[in-house]
Amino acid sequence: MILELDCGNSFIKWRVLEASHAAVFAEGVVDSDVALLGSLHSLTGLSLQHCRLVSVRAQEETNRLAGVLVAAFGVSISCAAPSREMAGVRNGYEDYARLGLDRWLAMLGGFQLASGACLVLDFGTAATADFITADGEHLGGFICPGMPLMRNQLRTHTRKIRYDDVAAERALESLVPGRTTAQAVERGCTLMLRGFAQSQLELARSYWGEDFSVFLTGGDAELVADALPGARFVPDLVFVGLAMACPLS
Ligand SMILES: Nc1ncnc2c1ncn2[C@@H]1O[C@H](COP(=O)(O)OP(=O)(O)O)[C@@H](O)[C@H]1O
Ligand SMILES: CC(C)(COP(=O)(O)O)[C@@H](O)C(=O)NCCC(=O)O
Ligand SMILES: [K+]
Repeated sequence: MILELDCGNSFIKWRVLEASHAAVFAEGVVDSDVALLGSLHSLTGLSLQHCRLVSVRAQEETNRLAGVLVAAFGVSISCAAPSREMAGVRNGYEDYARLGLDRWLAMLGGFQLASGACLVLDFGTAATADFITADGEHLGGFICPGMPLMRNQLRTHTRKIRYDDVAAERALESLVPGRTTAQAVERGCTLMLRGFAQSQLELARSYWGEDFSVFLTGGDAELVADALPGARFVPDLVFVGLAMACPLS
């Protein structure tokens, strides 16, 4: 079996594939290395040989996790690394190694699924947009705070914005103007994300007319999905690219 990990700034997304036919054996989202080990140890019938991972965390943090996995499961580990060009996509950054690896892998996955021009939108801790032309040229992208960061900035830098997770969840039943603090903030930030997404869509149209695909991924993708009809919601887009960047030979 193959363990796949996408270590974002807030959460580790993990899944285990059956080596033979790539079916998903188990999957989850955890907030720490310890919780990841807990989830894996609780699986019956787990038999890991390999691990492929992508991380946007500090090198030491990623190395520590890799070490723990080797010690616990004896897996061989393959880490996604920056690249100037892969699978027909050319990294558009001035310094290709500075492009977030989760963005790069989502781009590889999107370009392969689209086989044409695409806009890749990822709504995690940060919200990101990347533009890839039909011949695989990455035009660059945009980064702005995602839902967790916007919400936390308001909580941290104001005296009176305080509400709990239950209120936050209930607030998103609709997007009409809020009548409580939770509604006003949650809906306001959601509209910021939707505005971000829609302006990327307009830019993509100005480049490519209607001839492009839009991919939506990340833990908060659902907040913007119905503002982008026609976009393909691919929750495991980073994993699609991860398998391309870290093939098991
Ligand atoms: N099942 C889930 N587990 C954890 N976070 C989730 C889940 N579904 C939605 N989210 C939301 O997704 C966001 C994190 O997205 P994610 O793509 O995991 O970020 P990152 O890659 O930066 O760690 C958070 O706002 C979180 O509340
Ligand atoms: C932009 C990001 C913070 C997004 O991270 P995430 O929200 O997925 O945790 C990450 O891709 C990153 O650290 N990128 C490096 C900077 C860059 O891409 O320019
Ligand atoms: K991510």
